[in-house]
Amino acid sequence: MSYEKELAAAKKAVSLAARLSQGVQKTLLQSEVWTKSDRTPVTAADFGSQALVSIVLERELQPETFSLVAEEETGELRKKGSEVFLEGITKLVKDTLASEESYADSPPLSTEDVLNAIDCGKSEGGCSGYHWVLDPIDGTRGFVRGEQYAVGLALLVEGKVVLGVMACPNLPLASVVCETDKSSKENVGCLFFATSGSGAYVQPLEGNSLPQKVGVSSNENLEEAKFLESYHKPIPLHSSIAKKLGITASPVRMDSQAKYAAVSRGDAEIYLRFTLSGHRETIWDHAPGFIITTEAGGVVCDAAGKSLDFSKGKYLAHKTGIIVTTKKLKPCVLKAVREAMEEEKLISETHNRNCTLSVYV
Ligand SMILES: Nc1ncnc2c1ncn2[C@@H]1O[C@H](COP(=O)(O)O)[C@@H](OP(=O)(O)O)[C@H]1O
Ligand SMILES: [Mg+2]
Ligand SMILES: [Mg+2]
Ligand SMILES: [Mg+2]
Repeated sequence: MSYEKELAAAKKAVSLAARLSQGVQKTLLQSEVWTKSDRTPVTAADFGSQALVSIVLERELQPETFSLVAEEETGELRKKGSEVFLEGITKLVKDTLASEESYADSPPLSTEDVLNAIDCGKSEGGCSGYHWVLDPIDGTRGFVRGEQYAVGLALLVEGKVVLGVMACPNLPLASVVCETDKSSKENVGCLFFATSGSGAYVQPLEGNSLPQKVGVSSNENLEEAKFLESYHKPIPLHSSIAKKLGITASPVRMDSQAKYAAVSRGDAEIYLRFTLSGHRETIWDHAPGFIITTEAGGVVCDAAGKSLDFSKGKYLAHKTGIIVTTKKLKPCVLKAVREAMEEEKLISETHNRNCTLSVYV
């Protein structure tokens, strides 16, 4: 199946959500950053983007049943005292929809409509049927700092990711790793997309340039390889793995799934994601990046080399870290991962090397 209609709707939804978020990022004040119960940040852009994508997908596809697995919830927004914040989010969604010619005659949008659109994202996903998977702002911490973030949307069919779209409004059109002037705000803004079996593509977020096919790096010389990791806490295991591989460059740290996008177009060969705590990975943090990278010729697997399983609901079922690399480098990266884990006593040497993990704290 080609998923042409779904892809067009997803690109439209994600591009509009990126437009909304760019406006918010320019004027965001620290006082407008809320903290969720898990102590992670959330902003009007996270809620607005989720409402917008939900509304656009419904309008464009008019599905009989619409299932969306998305990050944000309306609990706090429905509480007394949130009225002004909610009005602001509603205005953002309205203004962004109004900026799109094809929605010029749309019916007015109330705060309740916006809340309901966000609530559409309550689906649990699973192994049967169609489920849209959305991270309305991925890398909210980066977004708040004025740095990298992404809007990621994917479609799961019978538990498999078949389509992914990712907007990276601050990602340079050229390599993010070679970018010398990090403060440069010019020539940024990429829209990546992929459907299963048809390859991965990128186009500028603004303008009408045609999409270009992307492919992972063909470099096999690890001394020259670059590796990516999350911005927040340095993970000691990552540096042990990099050392074993003979990587000489320091890791490039950036927020969000833009890391997957960077691997998909060959900016870097490796993205490592081991966590310091028992954090459970959600499917919206990986599904768009997963299909874009695999369609670009890369691999995304756990420390045992197993591909990720998106069919088990909101969370990925894997227990160990996530490794994103090229097919050529996969065997040596996995070997280095196994050795580094054994050394740090994260894996028992007597086990059958099938990655049974002792508690990683
Ligand atoms: N302690 C933790 N360990 C690992 N991932 C975490 C985490 N706390 C939050 N996250 C997830 O990591 C995502 C950001 O990834 P990255 O570090 O690569 O930018 C967050 O997405 P959101 O920003 O959408 O909430 C969140 O889902
Ligand atoms: Mg996220
Ligand atoms: Mg998010
Ligand atoms: Mg979040």
